[in-house]
Amino acid sequence: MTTDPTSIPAIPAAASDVAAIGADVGRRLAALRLARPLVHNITNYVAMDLSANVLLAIGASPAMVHAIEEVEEFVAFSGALVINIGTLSAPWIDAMVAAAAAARRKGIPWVLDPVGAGATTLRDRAVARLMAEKPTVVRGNASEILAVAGAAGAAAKGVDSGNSSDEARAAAVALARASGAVVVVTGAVDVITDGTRLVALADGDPLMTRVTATGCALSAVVAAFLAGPSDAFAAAVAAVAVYGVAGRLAAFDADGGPATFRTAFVDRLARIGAEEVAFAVTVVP
Ligand SMILES: Nc1ncnc2c1ncn2[C@@H]1O[C@H](COP(=O)(O)OP(=O)(O)OP(=O)(O)O)[C@@H](O)[C@H]1O
Ligand SMILES: Cc1ncsc1CCO
Ligand SMILES: [Mg+2]
Repeated sequence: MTTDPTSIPAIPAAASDVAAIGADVGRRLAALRLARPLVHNITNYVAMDLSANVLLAIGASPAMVHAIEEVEEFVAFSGALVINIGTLSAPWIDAMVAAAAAARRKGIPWVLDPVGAGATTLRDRAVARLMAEKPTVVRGNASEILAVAGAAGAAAKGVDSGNSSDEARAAAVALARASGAVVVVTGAVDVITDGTRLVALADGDPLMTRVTATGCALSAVVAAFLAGPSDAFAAAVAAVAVYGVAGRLAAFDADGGPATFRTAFVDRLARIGAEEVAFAVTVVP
């Protein structure tokens, strides 16, 4: 599956404009903190702690709920759902599909994080079943997005990416067009596309790759920004902008080590304001 990214119509000037993104982020961040949306997480054992703490820091209300006997009931009163296939097993896949189907039926936005897509048949089959339930957003690293898009060249090392987001840009656009989902590819540059519009942001810090589950926690933050009526593309841009700027600022607070960075990052997410995001967000062509 290949699509020339240069064939995407130019995004509206306003959407690529730093000031416009900053203003939009401010509005969305304030609304999120006011609404404190319940975010239903079906996520992996590694990511549960960081995802829950990151959601609390940004102002959402996290719940980690994965038993098949309760996911349909739970998602029905949640603001958004995130499904992350990081530590997969057969009973979990059935619960994930049931939750995704319920979210779809009820019009509740949901995010798919296809951790390790392409690595094993179990993962690829799970991704196919989940994609059939129409995620609102798919967020993955470059190797994962290449794999989900069925594109050549994915070079993952387990759950870590072996590709840059530039290599996955065309696949992300093609995946968005084919699936109807907004696609977010993370890396040194984060790319957000709905197949028509595309924004690339270059915030974050390389230390984020030395703390496990920072990508998983971003998927949860995207879900928090999707809660309530919203343009999924703009909500995803706002989530990625806030997260990336918090990461960049946290690197100044930390002493260079991943463990202090993790703490500083959660603190930055709790304190971050619209002005900082508008001032610091880095939009790239
Ligand atoms: N080289 C880099 N420089 C700056 N920020 C980065 C870099 N690589 C990744 N990031 C940031 O780290 C976060 C996680 O992205 P990443 O692509 O590592 O996700 P992931 O591989 O799914 O992570 P995980 O599976 O551990 O949750 C994103 O916010 C992204 O912007
Ligand atoms: C390390 C790891 N293994 C399965 S999921 C996960 C968290 C990062 O994706
Ligand atoms: Mg990941």
